[in-house]
Amino acid sequence: MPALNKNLQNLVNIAQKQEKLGIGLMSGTSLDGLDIALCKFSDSGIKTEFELLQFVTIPYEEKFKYEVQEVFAKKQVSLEKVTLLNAYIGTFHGELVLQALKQWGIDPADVDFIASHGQTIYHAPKRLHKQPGYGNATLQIGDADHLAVKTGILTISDFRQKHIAAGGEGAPLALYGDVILGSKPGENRILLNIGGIANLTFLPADGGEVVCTDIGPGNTLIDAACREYFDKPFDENSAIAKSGTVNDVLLDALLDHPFFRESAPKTTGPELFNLEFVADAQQGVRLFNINKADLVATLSAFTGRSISNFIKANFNLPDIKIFVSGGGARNPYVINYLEKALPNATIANTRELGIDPDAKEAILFALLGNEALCGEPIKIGDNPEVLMGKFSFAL
Ligand SMILES: Nc1ncnc2c1ncn2[C@@H]1O[C@H](COP(=O)(O)OP(=O)(O)OP(=O)(O)O)[C@@H](O)[C@H]1O
Ligand SMILES: CC(=O)N[C@H]1[C@@H]2OC[C@@H](O2)[C@@H](O)[C@@H]1O[C@H](C)C(=O)O
Repeated sequence: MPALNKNLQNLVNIAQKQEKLGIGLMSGTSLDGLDIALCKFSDSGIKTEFELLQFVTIPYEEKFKYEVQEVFAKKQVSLEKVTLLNAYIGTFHGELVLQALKQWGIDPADVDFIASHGQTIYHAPKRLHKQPGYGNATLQIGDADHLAVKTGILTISDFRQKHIAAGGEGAPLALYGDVILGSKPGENRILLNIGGIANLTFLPADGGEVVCTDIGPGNTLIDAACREYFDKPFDENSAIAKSGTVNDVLLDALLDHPFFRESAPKTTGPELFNLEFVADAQQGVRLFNINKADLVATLSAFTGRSISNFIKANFNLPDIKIFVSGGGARNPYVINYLEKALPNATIANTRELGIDPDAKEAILFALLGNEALCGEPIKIGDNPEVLMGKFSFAL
């Protein structure tokens, strides 16, 4: 029998290790920075044991954000720019990983794998693009060969394509991590992530049907309005929202979009929820001028209301526990809104489950990387039963 080449032999050796050291990378729709989670795993699937050893978000510089925004969630962009960024982001993320490892005093040679989400630049489920003959599609850039060569570490990437190939919309992949890390028999739980887009996983007490879906905007509209009208990246501690008043007419118009009437699971992105969407809603109710602080208050209430409406309509249980993660967990306006609108629910953050709320999505990708190496496809309702991710070698 011919010997396996060095890369494949190395892959087999890593997959068979009892304990693996993996790095999860997430760069989300908020474009605030790269989340880097160093995790230790043993076993896989529902038996996974994991420990978060280190976590850091390395903020992006304005110039880089601006470059990504040029090609982000837009129907028409420069293909040259996309091509350049695809290679650039791969190498850049590799440099940020090396920087984090240096800071933590860890030798890259001791890390078994990197699991990289990449940067989503366009999410196009069929429900959104509606083009005959085309199915669900999504695009994440930041090529993993560049990451692997830069760091010398086996890199697993592009997780969303297999999900689509197997019938999904490419998101939310949180499902797999939430079931593995968040289920507790006897407890009705919701793991709610408020990132650029808000999504949740409902984990029923009786082991019944798990639901995982995007809900609507998380921080994306609030951030966009802060950038556009206040020259700020986000509404720190809800200072602007708290100084404004919610415009109920606009709020109702925003909530009137058909996306909110579609049944779950469903996915979305800033391709739909952007300032043009807000302007269209304003037009619809002939509200041509709105005080900008009132706008931020209304958009914050929109996030709170769309989440609470969804939870009330689908899981109106007396004893539900909601564990929040993502940057939105630090937005007091949105969290207070949820507390008032969902008086029957207990609202905490995922720290109570031993999961750092800022690190949750990076941990998810590390976990999916571990599954790609040594897991088995997991059956969760009608969701795609697949192992996701592609392998990139350093040599
Ligand atoms: N102190 C704070 N006050 C208000 N909002 C905050 C605060 N800290 C963070 N945020 C919000 O959280 C956002 C970052 O969230 P997060 O890092 O979860 O986004 P992401 O990873 O890009 O999201 P996604 O899940 O869509 O990929 C910021 O842009 C901001 O809107
Ligand atoms: C296409 C894409 O990048 N989607 C993200 C985005 O950010 C939140 C929400 O929209 C979610 O569907 C998804 O990310 C998380 C990590 C997920 O797949 O679970």
